[in-house]
Amino acid sequence: MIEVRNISKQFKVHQALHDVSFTVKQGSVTGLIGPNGSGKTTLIRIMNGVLGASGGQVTINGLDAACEAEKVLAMCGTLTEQSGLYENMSGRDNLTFFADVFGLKHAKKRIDELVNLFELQDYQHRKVGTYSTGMKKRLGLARVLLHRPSILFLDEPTNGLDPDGIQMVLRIIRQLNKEEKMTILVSSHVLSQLSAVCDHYIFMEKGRIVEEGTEQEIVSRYLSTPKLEVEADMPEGWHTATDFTPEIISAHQAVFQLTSREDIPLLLRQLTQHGQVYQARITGSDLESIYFAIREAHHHE
Ligand SMILES: Nc1ncnc2c1ncn2[C@@H]1O[C@H](COP(=O)(O)OP(=O)(O)OP(=O)(O)O)[C@@H](O)[C@H]1O
Repeated sequence: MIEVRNISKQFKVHQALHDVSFTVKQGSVTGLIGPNGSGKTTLIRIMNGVLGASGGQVTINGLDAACEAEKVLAMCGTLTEQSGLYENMSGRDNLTFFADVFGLKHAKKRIDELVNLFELQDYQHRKVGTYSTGMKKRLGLARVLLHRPSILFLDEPTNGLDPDGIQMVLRIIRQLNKEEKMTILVSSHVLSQLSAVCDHYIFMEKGRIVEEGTEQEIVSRYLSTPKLEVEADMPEGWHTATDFTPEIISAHQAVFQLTSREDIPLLLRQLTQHGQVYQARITGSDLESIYFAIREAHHHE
């Protein structure tokens, strides 16, 4: 479990974090979302004990991240934009080197496991300098997993990856969480990817937390006036079928601007009484739309 209490961070004249508090539950996958410069990386660096805060406290599984940095680092794996890999060594030699640094027992077996997991078998003996961005990212992830951390911090883990690479990283995040019960905090700008792996979200803006919760909690907070896109066969026409005014797109497609979530079941009942409904989709309820709603709501703070 990660507990962040009233963390602030001042870089000379610039205050990067203001009174940030939240809890990440054991075994959860939490998405850290925010625009460039909102403080995500600074927060991750403070949480894993590599950067001191100006005020407040972080505890990782009950240990103070600032006072017991070494023990905290041993429990955590952190993937940042800078992979920390040696370019003129092979991928495998990098893993062997870091396994030595961690004093890892049975290093060969663990390295083989990770090389297989990240499908690096064919490249493991090539110099990292010749790797593509995706291969470096996979090797970087393998490196931070060497010591089997129980908490994983991933800063933009899919940046620069092609669709196959993105799918692989997302699959591995899910796998580590499910099979190894790893607690994972992942920052990303690509919200659709986060929604495929996260069960909880923290939205940051200018060094502050502006929203937090599960996707459903956040969506219900911001989606007060949903829009329903319906594909249906309405033999007597759209206008007479319901008490709501549709914006008709085509004979089989219409959009209803509703005034509350409670209108949704009512509208669907009326539609199904008058015709065949093939598809109904609430628009604007995806994470991407909610992100902009949150940013708009906190724009002037
Ligand atoms: N070492 C530093 N010295 C001075 N200012 C810093 C330092 N590190 C970060 N900052 C500033 O703190 C603020 C937050 O930066 P941070 O990198 O944490 O944001 P971020 O949300 O991770 O951004 P991005 O999405 O671009 O990675 C920015 O204004 C940045 O310029």
